[in-house]
Amino acid sequence: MASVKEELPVGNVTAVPAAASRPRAQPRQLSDEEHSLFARTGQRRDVAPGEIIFRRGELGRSMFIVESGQVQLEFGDGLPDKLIGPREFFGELVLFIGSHTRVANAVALGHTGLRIVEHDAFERLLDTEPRLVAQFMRRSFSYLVASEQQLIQGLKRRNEDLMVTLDSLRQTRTQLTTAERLVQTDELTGLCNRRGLYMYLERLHEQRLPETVLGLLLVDLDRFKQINDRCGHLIGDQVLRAIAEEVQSAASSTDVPCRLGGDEFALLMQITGEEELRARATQIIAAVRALRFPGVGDGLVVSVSIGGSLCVDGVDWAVWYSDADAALYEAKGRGGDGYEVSRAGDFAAGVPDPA
Ligand SMILES: Nc1nc2c(ncn2[C@@H]2O[C@H](COP(=O)(O)OP(=O)(O)OP(=O)(O)O)[C@@H](O)[C@H]2O)c(=O)[nH]1
Repeated sequence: MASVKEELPVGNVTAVPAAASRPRAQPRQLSDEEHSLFARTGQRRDVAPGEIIFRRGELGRSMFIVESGQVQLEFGDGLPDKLIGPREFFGELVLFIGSHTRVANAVALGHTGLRIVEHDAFERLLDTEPRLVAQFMRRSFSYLVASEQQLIQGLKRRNEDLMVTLDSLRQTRTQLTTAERLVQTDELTGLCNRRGLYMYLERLHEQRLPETVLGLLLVDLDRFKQINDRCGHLIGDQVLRAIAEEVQSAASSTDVPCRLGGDEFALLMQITGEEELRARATQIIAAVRALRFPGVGDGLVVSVSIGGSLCVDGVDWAVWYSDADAALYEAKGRGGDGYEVSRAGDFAAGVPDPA
């Protein structure tokens, strides 16, 4: 086929006004003249409801005009379907560019009468009816361009919607992370709380350093009730925050310092052995003893008791806790300001020298 452009009698085509150079959708229905032209040229075919006229991906060589009934064009990929009714046409691109891969499935919705215009017949019309063919092609092109623009607008809108959805998903994720962090954090001291410790324990196997043992220290303030009674709850809170800082200072990056509640703190550590467990307990006791609270009455001095244990891998947290708690009980019984280490029910006391 000679190129359509060469064969089009441009002079016969009604000039498009400058203001209308932006493509406007033309009615997809054929004019009376066009319709009778194609009716003379095309073959009639009746299709049953649900019959597939062509499939997406097939090569086509003919255009279809709906004479009665309705055809649905299914583009897939989330694009909207299109309905083609009486006097409307579809699959026309093959007439202009020879053979063309169909971009949609065409399915008859009910009993449908079609007029089929083959590529060769259309080529002959270019010679015999150039004015009508040119009019038809112009209508077709402007319809195609308008459809493309509509599609681009739709995709743009979808893209914008997606960006908004993505944004709100990101926000929700940040909120969830914040909420998760808050739920695991002790409000007063900023340390991990009991829930946070349990969550850490659940993931502990992923975090184990080679050639270390787990050690647990339970740290409890001595006579804290008296401090509250004497100095007030605000000072009591200040003392709790100061103890939290010392427990935190004794922790390395793989340890979990936490406040279990009230005046009880815990430090779960990955250490080399009992010597290190004792060293950390000594460090905390000495640091707490050295704490001063300027402006508080007659010079407040505080101390802690610590119970420590080496944890046996594979044994429940409750066992670790109860071993360390038994040691803590012993340390308290000795008057506080010192530590005990539990070794299978045996206690080895340690009272650091006053600083
Ligand atoms: N200021 C303050 N006090 C708290 C907080 N949580 C618990 N307490 C107080 O901590 C005190 C703990 O008292 P006890 O369990 O009797 O312990 P203790 O007085 O330290 O006695 P020993 O442990 O035997 O030395 C109670 O008076 C609680 O009211 C808190 O968040 N802030």
